[in-house]
Amino acid sequence: MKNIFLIGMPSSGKSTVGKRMADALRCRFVDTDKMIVREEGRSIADIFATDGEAYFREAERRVLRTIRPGQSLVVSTGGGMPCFHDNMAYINATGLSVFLDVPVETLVRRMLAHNTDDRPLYRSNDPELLATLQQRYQDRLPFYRQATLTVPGETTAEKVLLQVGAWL
Ligand SMILES: Nc1ncnc2c1ncn2[C@@H]1O[C@H](COP(=O)(O)OP(=O)(O)O)[C@@H](O)[C@H]1O
Ligand SMILES: O=C(O)C1=C[C@@H](OP(=O)(O)O)[C@@H](O)[C@H](O)C1
Ligand SMILES: [Mg+2]
Repeated sequence: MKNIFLIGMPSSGKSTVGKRMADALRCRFVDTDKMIVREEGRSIADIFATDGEAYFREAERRVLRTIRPGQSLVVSTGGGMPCFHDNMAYINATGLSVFLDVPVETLVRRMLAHNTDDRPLYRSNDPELLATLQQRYQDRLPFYRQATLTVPGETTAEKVLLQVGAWL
């Protein structure tokens, strides 16, 4: 089977939906953030605090390139991954890309409901969180739009699988 890459904004559900899809398809699930944490032996917050974003983006680039075509993986990416280096081209050359296009208001609601300390770029106590995410969404859309499939709205694994199944 082709690899399936989930891309989209933080809190769009890539990690949650990706795991459920892999279970339903009985294939292997990887989360690029977890790959980086394992490789580095420290949290994403620690990586950002100690070595900065550019270092993290380089780690993202490196772990993405360990994924090869035809590995039957469901891959949940980090929200920024498609927007750096030529990662989006690599993703599209290596599998089927699916953009989880969740409304920004929903992202904020989810971030406020859950602790966001593991997302150093977004703070639930930021009074400008909605504006920050709206701006980031606009900046990232040109990359996200390069996905082969877009699933709009509040996503479930079933909804994504239906669209992926129809496409495959
Ligand atoms: N389909 C969904 N409906 C409601 N809440 C969701 C859904 N998917 C994810 N969440 C919640 O949103 C938060 C972020 O999900 P996560 O999978 O970590 O997103 P991402 O990997 O895209 O940042 C988690 O607390 C998760 O429980
Ligand atoms: O939007 C981003 O730039 C980031 C999103 C995070 O992943 P999720 O999208 O899974 O939250 C994680 O990679 C890192 O904190 C940076
Ligand atoms: Mg995630």
